[in-house]
Amino acid sequence: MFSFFKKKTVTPDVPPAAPADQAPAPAPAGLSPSPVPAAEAEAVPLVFDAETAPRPESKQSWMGRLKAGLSKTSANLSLLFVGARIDDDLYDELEAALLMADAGIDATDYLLEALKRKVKDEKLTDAAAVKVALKALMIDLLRPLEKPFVLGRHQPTVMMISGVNGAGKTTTIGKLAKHMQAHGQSVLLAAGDTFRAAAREQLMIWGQRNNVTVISQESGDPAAVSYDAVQSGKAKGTNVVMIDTAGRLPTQLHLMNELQKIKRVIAKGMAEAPHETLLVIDGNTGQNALAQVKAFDDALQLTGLIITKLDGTAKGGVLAAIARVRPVPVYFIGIGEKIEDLQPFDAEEFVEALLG
Ligand SMILES: Nc1nc2c(ncn2[C@@H]2O[C@H](COP(=O)(O)OP(=O)(O)OP(=O)(O)O)[C@@H](O)[C@H]2O)c(=O)[nH]1
Repeated sequence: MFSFFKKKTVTPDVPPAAPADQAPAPAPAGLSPSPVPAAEAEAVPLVFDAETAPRPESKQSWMGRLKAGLSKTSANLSLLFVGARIDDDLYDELEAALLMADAGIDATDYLLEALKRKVKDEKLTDAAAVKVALKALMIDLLRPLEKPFVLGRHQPTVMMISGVNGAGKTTTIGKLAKHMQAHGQSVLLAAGDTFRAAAREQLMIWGQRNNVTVISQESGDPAAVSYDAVQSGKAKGTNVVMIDTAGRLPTQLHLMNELQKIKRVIAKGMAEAPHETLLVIDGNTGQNALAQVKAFDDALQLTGLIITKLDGTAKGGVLAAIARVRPVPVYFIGIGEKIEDLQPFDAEEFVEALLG
């Protein structure tokens, strides 16, 4: 099966043997055995990064669709440089195009100043060379957001996934679970969206179809569901526990407090967990995405972002804003609903799609 997972030599944070407090214990009632017993699981760690990304033919179609998704911005930016003179008008138009692309004031000012300096230092006189210089600056700006996603340092690796309503949390969890399973990783999901019965059911049905155990509770407390999931993951020797949470707006303070509580309770179930605290962002959200990153990071100390729906009307510049203002790593970007539509973030590839 297509996947971007790869085994790599990475020094684990923990010794391979399970610590005493993680020794197998009886599974909670009502839970079926893990679909892939730990003993059969592939040796870890497994790494998701741009290097392990798809085979060339898949990569081409991925790039084509990423380019198509970001075509609005790339058309605007590229046109600026066609036969242009390097003068204040060009910089003014570039400023407007970057702001239109959702890069925000901070990143736009930063890029413009850096570009002007580069043009002067390198005595660039040709518009095409200025575009190349802008590309290089953008790659430098976005590269700190690249970070490989590693599994296997913890048993289980506990991931908590949050975001506003409809950002793509559940869909992304499904895609990641399939990639992980394809590499022998046993996965357990916690249906932490206890508000919407439909969300819970959606995850349960998905779990049944895909042979993934889903922990769910009819009434209630998402922190309790998450705790149960971690306990169950420890007891069964599951490789990965993913905790889905209900969508919420950063302005809903009681719901943001609830997320903090879920995180605290997970830590009670396993020291140092959650190991990954992820925010899923809809790439079409524009500058509001930055507000989401700030608010969720303040509340949860995020370890990573996943940006979905870059196949829609997304402009892409918001990654520059995130890189400048709140550089939380971007583990994955998504351009559709199929499993191969989720890929590790690669700054160079992204800028290539954005600037052509
Ligand atoms: N075009 C496109 N659609 C996507 C992508 N990722 C998710 N979706 C769609 O976005 C919609 C919402 O996705 P969900 O996974 O249900 O979002 P959620 O964040 O779990 O939603 P709530 O549980 O309501 O908070 C679904 O119709 C998905 O199929 C993507 O990368 N591209």
